[in-house]
Amino acid sequence: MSEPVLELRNIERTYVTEADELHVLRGVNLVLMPGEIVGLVGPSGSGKSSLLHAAGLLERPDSGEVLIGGVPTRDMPDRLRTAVRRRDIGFVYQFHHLLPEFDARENIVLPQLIAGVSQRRAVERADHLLAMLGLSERACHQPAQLSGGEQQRVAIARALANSPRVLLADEPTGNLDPATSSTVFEALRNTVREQGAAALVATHNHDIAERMDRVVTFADGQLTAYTGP
Ligand SMILES: Nc1ncnc2c1ncn2[C@@H]1O[C@H](COP(=O)(O)OP(=O)(O)OP(=O)(O)O)[C@@H](O)[C@H]1O
Repeated sequence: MSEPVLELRNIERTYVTEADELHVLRGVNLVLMPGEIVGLVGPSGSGKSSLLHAAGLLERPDSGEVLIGGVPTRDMPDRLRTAVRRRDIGFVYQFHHLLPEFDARENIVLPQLIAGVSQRRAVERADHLLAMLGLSERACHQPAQLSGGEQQRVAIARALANSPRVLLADEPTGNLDPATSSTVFEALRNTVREQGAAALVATHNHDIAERMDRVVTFADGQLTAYTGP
């Protein structure tokens, strides 16, 4: 039996503003196994992004524990948490934030150079990911010369560049038409499986959610197994 790549244990998070207190995460539990793609659905404002931020070590929960590859992270010093996040976690957002002055390959090479990979190996890895995502012909195109779906696939390749254990995606197909969403999702799912990573994908798109290995629903600050439409 393999080990979970991501485990959330009883995560609590309250946002305190001048006006009020918002208890968005109320004891969230979740386990992701290698190769799994799990959908995260729930109404707008229910806390999906907050949950992804906690899982991705961008925010520290008030209580509870986030384990990456079995290692507890909540009490790690900031520097170590950042190192774990850079090494083990990849993010894909609805608006992909590719660097406009660099081409597709360079956008995938750069995070690897920052992580200390040699130029030669980084280019090899970028070309491998571009091929897996059907983008070999677009390697030298800048983002403005790519379609929305192509840009999103480059963003997926960039997120996977450093072989993270966990991929966290927030509405990765939110700005795409249905046919392109479908292509991008298939590319994401195949690549995550091939890389042996695990993915948690927040989406409002029920067609996409139905193609996940599993879907969890977020409501009232807690997760429940999805019971279908
Ligand atoms: N830093 C913050 N300070 C105060 N309130 C916040 C903060 N971040 C999020 N919130 C509030 O917490 C709630 C959950 O927000 P979150 O972005 O996690 O929801 P979501 O499910 O991702 O929504 P959507 O589907 O619209 O993206 C919202 O009411 C939001 O306004």
